[in-house]
Amino acid sequence: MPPLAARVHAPLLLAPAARPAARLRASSGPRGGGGVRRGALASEKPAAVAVAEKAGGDGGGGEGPYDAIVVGSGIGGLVAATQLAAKGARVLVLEKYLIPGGSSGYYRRDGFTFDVGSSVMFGFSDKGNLNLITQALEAVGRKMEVLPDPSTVHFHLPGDLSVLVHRKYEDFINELISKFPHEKEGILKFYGICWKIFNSLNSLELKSLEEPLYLFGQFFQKPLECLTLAYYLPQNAGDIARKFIKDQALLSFIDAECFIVSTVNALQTPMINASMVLCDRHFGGINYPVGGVGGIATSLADGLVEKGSEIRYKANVTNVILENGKAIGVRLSNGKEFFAKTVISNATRWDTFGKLLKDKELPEEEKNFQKNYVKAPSFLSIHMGVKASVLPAGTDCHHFVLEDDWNNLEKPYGSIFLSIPTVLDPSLAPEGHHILHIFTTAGIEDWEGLSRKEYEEKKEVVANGIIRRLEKELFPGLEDSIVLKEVGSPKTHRRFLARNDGTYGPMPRGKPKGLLAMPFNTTSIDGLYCVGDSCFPGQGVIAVAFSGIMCAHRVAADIGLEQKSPVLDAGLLGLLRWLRTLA
Ligand SMILES: NC(=O)c1ccc[n+]([C@@H]2O[C@H](COP(=O)([O-])OP(=O)(O)OC[C@H]3O[C@@H](n4cnc5c(N)ncnc54)[C@H](O)[C@@H]3O)[C@@H](O)[C@H]2O)c1
Ligand SMILES: CC(C)=CCC/C(C)=C/C=C\C(C)=C\C=C\C(C)=C\C=C\C=C(C)\C=C\C=C(C)\C=C\C=C(/C)CCC=C(C)C
Repeated sequence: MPPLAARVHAPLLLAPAARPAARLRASSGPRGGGGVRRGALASEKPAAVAVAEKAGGDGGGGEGPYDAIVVGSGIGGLVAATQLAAKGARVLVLEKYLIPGGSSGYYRRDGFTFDVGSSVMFGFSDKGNLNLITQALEAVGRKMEVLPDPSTVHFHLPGDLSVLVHRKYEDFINELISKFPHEKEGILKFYGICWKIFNSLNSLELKSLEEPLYLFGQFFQKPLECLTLAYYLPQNAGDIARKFIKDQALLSFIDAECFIVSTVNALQTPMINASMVLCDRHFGGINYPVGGVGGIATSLADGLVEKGSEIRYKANVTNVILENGKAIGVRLSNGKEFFAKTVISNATRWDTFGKLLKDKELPEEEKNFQKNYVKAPSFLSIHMGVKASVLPAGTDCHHFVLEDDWNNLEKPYGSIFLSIPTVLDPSLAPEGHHILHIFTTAGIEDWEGLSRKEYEEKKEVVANGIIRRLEKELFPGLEDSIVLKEVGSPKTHRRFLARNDGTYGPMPRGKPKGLLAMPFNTTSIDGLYCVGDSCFPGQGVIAVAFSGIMCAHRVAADIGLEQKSPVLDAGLLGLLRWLRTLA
């Protein structure tokens, strides 16, 4: 392999417009290694790609009726679609972009395969009930090879506090206790409660919490576990930590643990979500899919098509069509209409109600959601190819860096998240090179109103500042080792991920009552459902996979593919709606 010329790219992040045909001919995953159907020939053309080629994007004329139309092919949308297809439904997924995955997509440059979003994969193990990514793939006959990560993240924190979250719980907890020996009891109690919640979650068969026959069945079979979850549902991790822990630096460490889960501190992070992440990393472990995260979405899309459903790319949905107040279909930007019994939106709730239903007054339920949640900031993302020699032997895959001041944790550009997926899967980069994916929170308002030149200059200045911080903290010589660099701003993410203001996800406006205010999948519009990270339980790939599973179950019951009881439905949905108003 000839050496790569050192150069800095223009704002190409996520922008494959110059090479759409190559994109559509992509193999069954970023490297063709991921998403191979059991027993499939490696040379077979992935079915989802074939449909995309046939469809050629938006066409003309109305089509349908489908059982469900899914707007968007993020992991939330794809899991909802594949679960429904596996239950026998005829589903159409309409995706604005050229490939599936949204924030969990991928792109290639000069021999590097980059994950668009996070590379930290929960829910990808072969055990328990919470391996939702594994289960979602299995539902459509797919299995991906994964590489176990020996750790989740290496924290580099103020006061020279360094904590490595080992895969083995005992190793992690002993390391943490060694840093805070005077808080041994508090540490064991806090993480012990996390395990109590995790074990309760892991004992349930996870389906729609909006479906009473299932929910009451679970309460009957596992009453203690369900009551445990109901008890912690309105609570936050920071309050529970404060019951047992006094040391301010340790509480700040728990803030950092929660920030990774929710982009907010522990006092604002629902205890159920914190427990899920703080324990699954040890129970199932963090596992990286061979060939890159993008293989999950392409595998799901292929599985969907093989089940007889469809996915169309370059299909920009601009309207949800209502008839007598019921969602009956969607309209694309080219005027083409599609009809279905149900419509599922994987766009954020802000986009769904603010854009796809812009002519309709915002329903009370959504006003309540927007009262409780704001759009989290977007992020600045730097994808780099570097010479392998810059990384010391044994470098961990994921790092979280906050150098001097805990007050900067939640500030824009304050904390730096770094993934080096090539530590686990060297096939993602040309020989002798590594990938560094760096991101940090950033608001869109910082990037508006600039001329093209000012915008490009600002990206360089901000990105170089972040790189210098990493050079100082972790990797001397980093700047000189760069062979490829692409910087994405909040505007890039707004444009290519179709997320309102490029938001990372919903963030509680104040101190939430745990997950109580989080809306599930049904909406106040008959026939319209939401899925993705602005639904229960929120941000995170495994979280949106759960939202997809829940959504598919509720929709399947509503279109007659699963059992339902209209009387119990009315009661439970009314109760949940009322509970949300208490938050
Ligand atoms: N850097 C990161 O790690 C990062 C960044 C952002 C989000 N995330 C995570 O990604 C996950 C989000 O998953 P998700 O399933 O909610 O959604 P998503 O944002 O990943 O995917 C939504 C998809 O819907 C498509 N879409 C939106 N509006 C559309 C329209 N009008 N017509 C057609 N298609 C449309 C988008 O193009 C996108 O592919 C969460 O886990 C979130 O926390 C991670
Ligand atoms: C229905 C009622 C009222 C009562 C019934 C009681 C009952 C039975 C309740 C059941 C509840 C259940 C089943 C809840 C399930 C919850 C689950 C599955 C939650 C899962 C949460 C997962 C999360 C939050 C995952 C987050 C992962 C992330 C964000 C991963 C990594 C991200 C990064 C590393 C990027 C970080 C980026 C920056 C910039 C810091």
